[in-house]
Amino acid sequence: MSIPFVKGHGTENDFVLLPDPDDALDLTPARVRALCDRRAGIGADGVLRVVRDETQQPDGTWFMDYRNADGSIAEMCGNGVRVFARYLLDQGLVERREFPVGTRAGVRDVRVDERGEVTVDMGPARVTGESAATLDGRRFPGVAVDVGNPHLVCVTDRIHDLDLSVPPVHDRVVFPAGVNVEFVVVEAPDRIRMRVHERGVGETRSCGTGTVAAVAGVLHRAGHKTGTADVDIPGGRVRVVVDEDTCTLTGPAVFVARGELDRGWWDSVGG
Ligand SMILES: N[C@@H](CCC[C@H](N)C(=O)O)C(=O)O
Repeated sequence: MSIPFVKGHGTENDFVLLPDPDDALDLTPARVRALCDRRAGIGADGVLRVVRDETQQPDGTWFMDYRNADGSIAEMCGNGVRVFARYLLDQGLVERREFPVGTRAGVRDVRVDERGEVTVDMGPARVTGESAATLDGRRFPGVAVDVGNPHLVCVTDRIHDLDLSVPPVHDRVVFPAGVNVEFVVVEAPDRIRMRVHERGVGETRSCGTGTVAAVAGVLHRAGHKTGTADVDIPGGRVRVVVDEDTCTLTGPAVFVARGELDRGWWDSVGG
């Protein structure tokens, strides 16, 4: 039996998609790590398994089974869900440009426009308190934001010289399951710049949930509950709209390769 894959990215946050409509693939953490390995595998920040989901919606919704590069499971991936949505439309697995996608954080409504840009209704961004991260001996105060997955948004004066090859140290009482840490510079009321260290991955060139958390965190600091901003990340730019009840994320979804995994390799990395 062949195992097809697709490689894609959203603002250079890259993924291996594994179509698995019948939920038949044994995707172990070891196989996720092997797929994401940039030398011995395909290379990616995470894996998106494409599974049919009749449990959440009766009309044939699809479920995004997202895994971090280290094999761990996360609730949500904002860049991943854009790539996932475009894949479903391109493959004819959905008929309309607007449709729901199941995730561990709940069902998310997506819209794919004619140019392939994808807008996702990300649900609410909830500010849950304050905390801090320590990086290279320096303490960065931050705002804790929940976007389905946990984030710590640290506003600072510059980010270009931060060493994110090591994980920032966070408060394990506040974030018992770990946290994604965003370092943010406010460039203008409607434009921020961001770098991120992702839980289960390391520094990535973009994090969709992180961009939503960052805009919500910056607005919170300024005493606002709603607002719109462009977010510049190393991998490009996305647009975030924060409303009282929900947020939207708009950005690109790109495919770079399609192929077939070597069955012998897959069996050997089963773990
Ligand atoms: N890159 C993703 C977030 C992926 C999950 C994250 N690393 C976590 O563990 O919560 C995004 O685009 O949102």
